This record gives sequence, C-alpha cells and structure tokens, in this order.
Amino acid sequence: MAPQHLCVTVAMGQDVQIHGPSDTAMQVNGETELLCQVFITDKNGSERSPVTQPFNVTWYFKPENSNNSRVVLTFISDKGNNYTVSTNASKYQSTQKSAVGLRIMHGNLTDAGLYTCHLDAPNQNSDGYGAHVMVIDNPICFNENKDVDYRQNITLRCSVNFRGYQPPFVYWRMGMMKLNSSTEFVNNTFLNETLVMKADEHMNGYLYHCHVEYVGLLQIECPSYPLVVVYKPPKISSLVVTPVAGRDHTRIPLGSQVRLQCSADGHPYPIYSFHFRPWSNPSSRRELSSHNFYIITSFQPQDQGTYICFAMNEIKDRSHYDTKNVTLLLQEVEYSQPYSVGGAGQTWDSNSIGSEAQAQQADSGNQPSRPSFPSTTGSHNIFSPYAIGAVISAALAVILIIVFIVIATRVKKRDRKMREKLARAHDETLDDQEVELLDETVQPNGHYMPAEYSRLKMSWEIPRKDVRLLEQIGRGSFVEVWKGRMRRTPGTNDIMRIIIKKLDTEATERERHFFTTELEVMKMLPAHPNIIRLVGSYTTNDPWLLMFEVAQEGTLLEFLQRHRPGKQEIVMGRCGDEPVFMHKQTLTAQKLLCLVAQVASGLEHLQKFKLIYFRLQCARVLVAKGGVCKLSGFGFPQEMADRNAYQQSSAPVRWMAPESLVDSVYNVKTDIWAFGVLMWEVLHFGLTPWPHLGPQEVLESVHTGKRMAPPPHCSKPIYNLMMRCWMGEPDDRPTYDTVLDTMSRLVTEADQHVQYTHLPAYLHSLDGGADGDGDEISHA
Ligand SMILES: Nc1ncnc2c1ncn2[C@@H]1O[C@H](COP(=O)(O)OP(=O)(O)OP(=O)(O)O)[C@@H](O)[C@H]1O
Repeated sequence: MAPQHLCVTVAMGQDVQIHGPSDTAMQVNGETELLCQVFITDKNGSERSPVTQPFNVTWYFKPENSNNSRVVLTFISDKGNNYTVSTNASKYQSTQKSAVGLRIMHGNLTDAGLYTCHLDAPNQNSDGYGAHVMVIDNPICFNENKDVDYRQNITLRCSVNFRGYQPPFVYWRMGMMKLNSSTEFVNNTFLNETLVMKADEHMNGYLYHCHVEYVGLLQIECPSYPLVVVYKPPKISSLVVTPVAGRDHTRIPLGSQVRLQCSADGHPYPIYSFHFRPWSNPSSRRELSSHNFYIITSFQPQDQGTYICFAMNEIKDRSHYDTKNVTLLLQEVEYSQPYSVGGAGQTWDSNSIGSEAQAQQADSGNQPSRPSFPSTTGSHNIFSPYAIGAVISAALAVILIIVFIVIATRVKKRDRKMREKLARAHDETLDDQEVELLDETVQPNGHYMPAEYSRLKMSWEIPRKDVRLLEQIGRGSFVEVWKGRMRRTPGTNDIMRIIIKKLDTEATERERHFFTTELEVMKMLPAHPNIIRLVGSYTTNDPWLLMFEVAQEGTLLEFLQRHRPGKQEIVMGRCGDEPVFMHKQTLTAQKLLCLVAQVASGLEHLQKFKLIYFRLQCARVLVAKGGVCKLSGFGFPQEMADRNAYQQSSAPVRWMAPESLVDSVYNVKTDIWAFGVLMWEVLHFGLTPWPHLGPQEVLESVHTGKRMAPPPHCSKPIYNLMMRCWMGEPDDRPTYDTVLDTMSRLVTEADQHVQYTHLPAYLHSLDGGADGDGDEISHA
C-alpha cells in the first residue's frame, strides 16, 4: 500500500493546517526524521508561519504487521511561542516548532511501520496522515571462493535483513558497473543477492560491492571480502622477433642483432625462460636466459636453430607451463620449406612434463628439411683440351677475384667488429679503467651545484667516462642504486659525489619506459629544496644510468629510527673488535614537525606540475645532510597508476586511501591521505602504521571507517589534521595550502603539540634497533 502523505491539507478553510510526512528509511543503529509541517493560511490562502494559535500534534506509530497504534510523541504549543513535548526521549525527539518533526533514534528493525501525525487545534482536527519507515540491518557480504581457478565460478553473496512495507532494491556492482545478480526472498523480511561470475584473471584483487537501496531514501554498501584471487596457468600470447627480416621474419641476415620478446598472461605472474635447440643438433637443448627476452648481438651460423620461450607459474604447489617457439636461420641459406613461428601453445602441468619430448618431436617435425646438395652422379661430357684450358684459366681468374673480394670483406668486417667490441668493452670496463680520472684522493668541494653539463644546458646526458660507480647501496624493483662520483665540469678534476640508479640490463620494455619517464619528469621539474635533484643521465648504451644528488641520511624511515627516544648512542663502526659509538642527537619536537612540513612543502611543489607520488611513505622519502627531506619517485597520475598496477604485489595498503584500494584511483587527494599516515609515522619515530593489524585487517578497518587512534603524546590539532587527511570523501580532505598553514602554526608552538613526557611506553622500548621485540605492538 502506498501511503497518502505529501502535502495533504487538513481542516480546509480553517486557519491552522498541517502537511503530512513522507516515507523514509534508516539503518539499524542509525536515525531518521519524519516531518509534519504546521502553518496558518491568510485570507488569500497563502501559507504563513510561525503559527500564532495554540495547537497539539500527536505522533502515532503502528509497527509493521501489527494492527495496534501507540502514541510516541505529543507536541503542545500555546500561542506558538511556548511548547512542550512528551515522549520517550531516548528513542524519540521532536524537531522544530513549525515543522513538527519526529526523530527516531537508535534504529531497530522493530521501528519499521506506519507513523502518523494528528493535528488538534481549536475548531479543527485531522484524522492524521502517515508515512512508512523502512529499516535495513547491516547487510552481510562475502566471497564464497577466496581463490579459484581460471574459468571456475566465483560466488558472492549478500544477505539483507529488512523490515518495511516494501523490500529494498539490491544489486552487486564493480566500480560503477551494475552486474547481473539474482535475488532470492527467504521470506518477506530477508533476502539474498547472489552474484555468480566466471573467474577471469583480471578480477584479481578487485572488490565488488553489494548495493542496498531504498531509492532516494537510503543507500548502504558492503564490500565482498575476502578479495578475489583467480589462478590462471600461463598462456603465451606472443613471441616477437625484431627486427623483422623481410617477409619471412625467421630468415636473419648474417651479423645482425636479433631480439626475441615473449609475453604471457597468467596468475601468479609467470616466470620466463628462453631455451635453444641448435639447428646442427636438434636433440640437444640449453637454457639461454631466465627473462622474457633474449638478444643475439650478432647472428652467426651457430645461432641457427629453434628458440623456445617457456612461461611457468605455480598454483597450489603445481607447476604450469606454456611454450612457444620460433626457428631462426641465416638468410643466405635456401630451404625447401618455409619456417614459421611455432605455435605450440600447449599448457603443461608438472605431471605432463614428459610430453616435452613429444613437443620436441612435433617441433622437429615442423623443422625445414636440410639444404640439398647436387648429386655426384650424372652423365659425362667430352670437351677439347683447348676448351678445357680456357675454362680452367677463366675459372682461376674468377677464383682469384672471389678470394680477393672475400679477404677484403673479411678485413673490413673484422675492423668493424673490433671497433664495436672496443666501444662495448670501453663502457663495460670503464669503472676500472678510469680510476686516474676520478681519483679517490680528489675531494668533492661539498656544494651541490648542478653538474656543469646540465647547467650549461648542453644536455643532461653525461659522457660515461665522467661517471664512476663505487659501491652498491640498495635496490629498487628494476634498478640498482650505487654511490658514485661524477666530473662536475667537463675536462676538469672538479668531482662531486652522486647517487646512481642503474637500470637492470635485462629490464623489460615497461621497466625501461618507467625509467625514462622518471628521467623526463625530473628533467622538466624546476628545482625545489625538498625535491631530490637530478644531475645527469647516461642512456647511450646499456646499462642506462640516472645520477642524483646524495641524501646522506638515507631514507626518512631510517633517519627516524636512528633517532628514537632513549637511544643515546649509535654504533658508527668498529675499531678492531670494539664498536665505535657516536652520541646521538635527539630530534626535538620542532624538528619532528619540521620534517612533516618539509614533506608537505615538496608535495605542494609537485602538485603545481600535476605530479603525484608513487607510494608516499617514510621509507620512500630521502633525507639529506642537516635533516632536509627530499622527495623522489613521483610522476603523472596515469603513469603512477600503471606503475602501481605493475608492482601490485607490494601495494602499501597501510598508506592507501580507500579509493586507491577499491578503484585504483591515484591523485592529489590520495597523496594527502598517505601524507596523514606519514605524519603519524614521523610522530611515532618510524613505527609501522596500524601496528596491531595485518594488511587485510587494515583494509577492512579503513573500509568500515575506522582510523588510527589519537597518539597520546600529540595535541588535538595534530590529530585533527591527520583525521582530516583520512576523510572518506576525498573532497573533504585538506589542500596542501591548508596543510602548510596548519603545519607552520604547529611548528612555532611545537613543544605544546608534541610532549615527549607522554610518549607511549612502547616507543621507548623500541630502543636497540629490534623493532618492538617483546612489546605488545606488532610490526609488519
Ligand atoms: N639520492 C639518494 N641518496 C641516498 N640514497 C638513495 C638515493 N636514492 C635512492 N637511495 C637509496 O636506494 C633505495 C632504492 O631507491 P628508490 O626507492 O628510489 O628506487 P626505486 O626504483 O624508486 O624503487 P622501487 O622500484 O621499489 O620503486 C632507497 O630506499 C634509498 O635507500
């Protein structure tokens, strides 16, 4: 039954009138409000308020499936200025005078039903008109199949307990897309919404949401936990040979460089390897590379043969393979059958590895027949001795010419190869050969001026002989990080210390792309004291290098952990067996807040160029001499989203905003969220955020609106700033302007805002480097 409710005028032609309430809905433990508008009409029939005559309004409630009504609130107004309310105040409240409202609190399923307001004024009263209140309990959502195999069914269920004269509208969605699910009414107060999907590897890590709605009145969502994991054995989608030699790309000119690139999909990500079966001995096989590509620098006769790409992954302790092969032959050789890229494409599991022999046979069946030689048998002709002499002379002349051409070509080729080899050897061994150019005893002059090459705008590209790698200090996902030296000005011995990021020579195309994008972004970004400075690059030959200013203190995380309270001495090194200590400088409250403010200042600079951070956290911020924070590793949002997707396995859940977790959104507002977490980390001297929870629990907590508790040693304004950064609605998070304003106020009164006397005990007990050993805080 649809309620009669809107704009119902009672006591027509009289002074005091009332408009009835509208249907509404609420969640269990929530609240809702029903309004009856009381007004008077003037002679022209226009509505006016406030009401200047005495009147009473009584609210009645008839629970769902019951015939009995009871009074829940009475509102008595004298001449419109004074009124009294009688009700059960913990459950119901009245709202304003002219809109006589009923607020229902602490929502419960038993609150569902029909609510009616009755007007009682001199000479007039109404029978009352009502509206329905519908109530929904928190829906329960779950993924029945935590991990499934590709193409198996995934079942997501959502159970909704409701009361009301009509059921809510329920569906499953992924992002903004509504999905086809089925609704089953268990009875008229309970329903199940079930979504069944064929598992696809692209579903990995996605959260689906069950959407429960009374249209226009109330919407509730619940996410499908645990996250979907879809296993898929590897499937090689392409094996590309470059350069393509003519129409038949398996014929390779002698001496050319050949690159074989293999791509496969599957989950977990496949591990690749390249194998080789020589043309001269097809029954032998050797592994060439454990990457998804292989490069032949100069194709030679012995390189002829079949190249096989293997992609392998392991699913629940079983190994799965796929293979694809291509046969490469020298262009000069003529064969009776054409070659083609072998599309074996079988998926083998570990138990069927024996079938590899068959595959080899199948492949060799696919191989071209060997070149045929002229028959030694045949008919014999008789020539005159003159003719024979002439033929022999001519043949000798031709042979001499051929020998001359061959020798000349070989000498030329040898010279060219020697030059290439020398050039390569020069780059490879440079670090050993150039010692005297960049002498250890030459001291850097200490100023971080840009290298003269870039300052003179000659180029960012630095000659390789002017750069020296000294010691590897770290690793990124596809780079090695080295300490090194570089000649500041061409042709001089003015040397500066630098940090060099060296791209892995076997980096994939995508990783090279990420590397060059980092270079391009750094080149175009104007200098800022809180952004790490690029000093040069080398991308002429492999391995490519990026050169940066040195952040002597390492990462912000290391810096904070070194300066944890209570730790008075740190080991600087060893003298024989004896450790050498250095007295530790304590970080003051002001210094702590300054570190946070510097990060905000660097972020603000990035924002001006529409750049965002790649996984902002203390472990990714660098600290230079004097405790100056330096940001590195940022880029354009799309690029960062791609990189996050590429390095998904290491997603920093503890620093991620809900929209990054659910919809892979990365923007300024998600950086602000991470900044709030970084602020928490700094104020806890590098403690892992959400220390008591595992990553999955963090994810659930963030989704259900939970946030980290106020730190006992920090003031309310500090916690308020963090909490604002963690607002669920991205637009409610502060801008960098606001953050910087707040930070500058906090820094000037730092001692009032961070009180070391109230530091939680576990921060003291972290002394000694072993993170939280034996205390109640768990560390990820
Ligand atoms: N300029 C620098 N000064 C001092 N140390 C540095 C510098 N740059 C990098 N490092 C060190 O090298 C480590 C790895 O560098 P970085 O995190 O920048 O690599 P990355 O390629 O961005 O890593 P990933 O692939 O994980 O994103 C850092 O954690 C830090 O310890």
